[in-house]
Formats: sequence, structure tokens, C-alpha cells
Amino acid sequence: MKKVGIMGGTFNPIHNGHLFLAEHAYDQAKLDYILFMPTMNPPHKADIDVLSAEHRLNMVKLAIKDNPNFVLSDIELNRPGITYTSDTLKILKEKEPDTEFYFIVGADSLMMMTQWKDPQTVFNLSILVAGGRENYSLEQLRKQANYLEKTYNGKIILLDMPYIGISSELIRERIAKNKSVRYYVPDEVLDYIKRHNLYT
Ligand SMILES: Nc1ncnc2c1ncn2[C@@H]1O[C@H](COP(=O)(O)OP(=O)(O)OP(=O)(O)O)[C@@H](O)[C@H]1O
Ligand SMILES: O=C(O)c1ccc[n+]([C@@H]2O[C@H](COP(=O)([O-])O)[C@@H](O)[C@H]2O)c1
Repeated sequence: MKKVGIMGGTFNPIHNGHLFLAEHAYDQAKLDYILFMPTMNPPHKADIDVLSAEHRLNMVKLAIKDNPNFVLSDIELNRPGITYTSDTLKILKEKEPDTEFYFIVGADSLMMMTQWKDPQTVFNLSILVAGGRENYSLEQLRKQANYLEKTYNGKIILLDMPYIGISSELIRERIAKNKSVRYYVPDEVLDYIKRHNLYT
């Protein structure tokens, strides 16, 4: 059975923490490849002024272009309205019923999952792969993973990986303060941000 990862995110902008998480998921869940899937109208971020989908998409393309295991998916960008993961998984599963999907998240997303739309469908149609993030202890993650597995009869793989203290918010703040974000994002993403004068 084909095993396909989904790395969903607002990617405002994509950064090395996302790539690091995806690489560990690829390796530890033994995935065939990973779809990088930028959201159009991210749930829970509707009130935040998010950069245009075009810029976010272009930066994702640049960040993953050298890795043949990372593939861009624009299916959430082509859907109007708020894009919920349960709906996306239904579409993907209908197209490829024999593929096993692995939805990749960081700790903050895992902690919020009971508030997602229709988490039961997410667990029915995918295996969750979760990586740690600073501010969340392994103990907290294990507890949440156990709770979700029991409540939704789901499966969660907790990744063994070092925590990377990078967030898109931190990058936006640093750029606004004229601080370097070199090595926070791939060099080509950095060039793109500078060329288009983003987040200043
Ligand atoms: N440094 C990181 N380590 C592990 N997971 C991460 C990291 N950064 C982001 N993620 C995960 O990647 C997914 C997409 O994240 P998103 O695009 O919202 O980035 P973010 O850095 O959390 O953004 P923001 O700071 O704007 O909230 C989420 O599931 C998030 O938990
Ligand atoms: O479906 C939901 O209700 C839902 C709620 C919050 C987040 N998500 C998904 O989780 C991924 C990470 O979200 P975010 O907001 O941290 O970028 C992204 O693919 C979102 O579409 C999904």
C-alpha cells in the first residue's frame, strides 16, 4: 500500500522547522513521499492578516524543490472558503482509496485537535504523525496522543526528534525588527522574502 504524508500549514512563511518535521516523518513513518499543502483560509487563523496565497505557495515551492520526496499540493488553495482537513482527506481518499495517508503536525496542532472540525473523520482517514515543539513536554504529548487514540480509535505516531525553536511568527517578528533570519529559512526563501520586501 502506498504511504503518503501530508504536511499541511499556513506556511507564512515556510521555515526549517517545517522541513525538519517533515523529514523526520518521512524517515520514521517510512513514507513514499510527502505532500506539502498550503492552506488558503486556515481554520483558527481567520482573524490574522495572512500573506497572499501566491507568495506562500512560491516560498513552499522554493523550499522543497531540491527534495524529490517533497511534493507540492495546491488542492486547498483551489477550494473556496475555510479549508478543513477532514474535507481535504475525504477528497484525497476518494481519489486514491488504496493509499494510506499520514497527516503530519507539530505539538501545538496536536494539542488543539479536539477543536478541529470532525476529528473523527481525520482519524478514520489518516494516521497522525506528530513532532515535538518547544513549550510542550514529551509527557504532555504522550498524554494527549493517548487521549486522542482512545477517543477517536485512531493511530498516532510520536516522532523522536530534537525540538526546533523556529515559528513563522518568530520569523515575521525578526524581519519586522530588521534582524537576520538566515538559517531559519532555506536560502532561496530568504532571497524571495528580500526580493519581495515581505514582512517588513
Ligand atoms: N518548529 C516546528 N517544530 C515542529 N512542528 C512545527 C514547527 N513549526 C511549525 N510546525 C508545525 O507545522 C504545521 C504548520 O505550521 P504553521 O504553518 O502554522 O507554522 P507556525 O510556525 O506554527 O506558524 P505561526 O508561528 O504563524 O503560528 C503545524 O502543525 C505546526 O505545529
Ligand atoms: O480541519 C480543521 O478544523 C483544522 C483546524 C486547524 C488546523 N488544521 C490544519 O492543520 C494544519 C496546520 O495548521 P496551522 O493553522 O497551524 O497552519 C493545516 O493543514 C490546517 O488546515 C485543520
